[in-house]
Amino acid sequence: MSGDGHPVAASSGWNILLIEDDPVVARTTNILFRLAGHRVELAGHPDTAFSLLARRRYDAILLDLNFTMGRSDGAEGLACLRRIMAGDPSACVVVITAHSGIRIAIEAMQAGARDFVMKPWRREVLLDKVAGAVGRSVRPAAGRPTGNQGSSGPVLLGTSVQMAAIRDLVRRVGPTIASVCISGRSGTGRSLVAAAVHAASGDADRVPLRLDLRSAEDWALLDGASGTALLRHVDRLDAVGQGRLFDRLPPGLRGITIVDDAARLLPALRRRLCTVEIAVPRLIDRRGDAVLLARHFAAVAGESYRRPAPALTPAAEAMIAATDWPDEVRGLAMAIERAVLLADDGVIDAAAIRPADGDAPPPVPGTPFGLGDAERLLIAAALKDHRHNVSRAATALGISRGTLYRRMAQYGL
Ligand SMILES: Nc1ncnc2c1ncn2[C@@H]1O[C@H](COP(=O)(O)OP(=O)(O)OP(=O)(O)O)[C@@H](O)[C@H]1O
Repeated sequence: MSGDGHPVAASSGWNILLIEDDPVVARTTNILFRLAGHRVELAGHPDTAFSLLARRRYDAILLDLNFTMGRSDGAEGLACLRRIMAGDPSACVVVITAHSGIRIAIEAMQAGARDFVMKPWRREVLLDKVAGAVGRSVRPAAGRPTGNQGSSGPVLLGTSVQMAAIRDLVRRVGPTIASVCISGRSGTGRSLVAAAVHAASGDADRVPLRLDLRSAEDWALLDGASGTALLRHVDRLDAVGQGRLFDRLPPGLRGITIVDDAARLLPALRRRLCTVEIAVPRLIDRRGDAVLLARHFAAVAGESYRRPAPALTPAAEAMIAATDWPDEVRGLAMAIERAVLLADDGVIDAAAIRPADGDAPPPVPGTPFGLGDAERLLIAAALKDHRHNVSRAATALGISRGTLYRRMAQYGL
């Protein structure tokens, strides 16, 4: 027994994710579960929670329903809950309600929460509820299409409307047998979306056939294939090759196809492979996602290299948001990983992650956020970071003091 009279869990304990913005509630809950032999990781905001959920699985998720000061309608928590359940129908979520009341708790149960607990709680009530929820079998949330109900797929991070629309499409078409074509530039996350579609399907337990249509050996695997095939580089085939592929695709095979441009497919092949097309936008066109992904990649790299993840300075975040990343999300991930390795003062500044000039793609015509805006933002953030010490801001930006003064005059800073 633990000091507080509760049975101590088996030495393995549970891995619990606590999504709670109130530091006092977080601390007491953490202590309560640790004393009972469990491990608790804290996320003070849903964005941090999804970064953690992208990295590991939890036996239970304790979710507060309000994150913004003064809000008590539970809408933020319910949105977070729906996103967790859409990504992993087997997730064991217990919601914490305070002012939100019973109506919101019932809504949370309908959205897939296994139980709810009202603040202020008694310690034994909270422990019992979580124990009961962990022990209960998975029950699909109301209105969920049938598909894979048992395991989680990869987490598609991003709060942009475009990423929310992609997650919604994955949730809708993943569990069906429709062929899905995922288009976009290399590095935008197409393979991750493809994996999420497959993970949401009834075929998720089987490893899909992976075919690179540039390889002659891979063509042979098409004969008699069944289940799901992940097809790559179909749009690099010429018209003859595409015609051959159309003829060789077994009728029952579900295709999840990754292309740079679906318009390059012959109409008949496009009808066969693109019942639904999911277009993954460029990172520069998804405002807000880049910074969130950068924080996630910093946490991932921190874990890989066993060091605390350095924080990104405001100037670094402004630069990340305004940069047209060579190689898209992959390019950003690599830049952050490098910066984590080289950071020695616990922070990542703009200078540490700027793509080398040779790597930077040409400006995108019609970018709603012009390069001038980006530069102004970057300079303003660097000045703020360095308390208007021009020499230090110039060093951080990698330009001379003279250049910085000229730019400050130009932008009225
Ligand atoms: N929304 C996202 N959330 C989390 N990680 C992401 C996201 N998008 C991309 N990534 C990560 O970025 C990297 C590149 O993504 P991915 O491999 O899916 O790109 P791709 O478009 O398939 O590129 P390629 O076709 O060149 O392989 C991967 O490590 C992936 O996990």
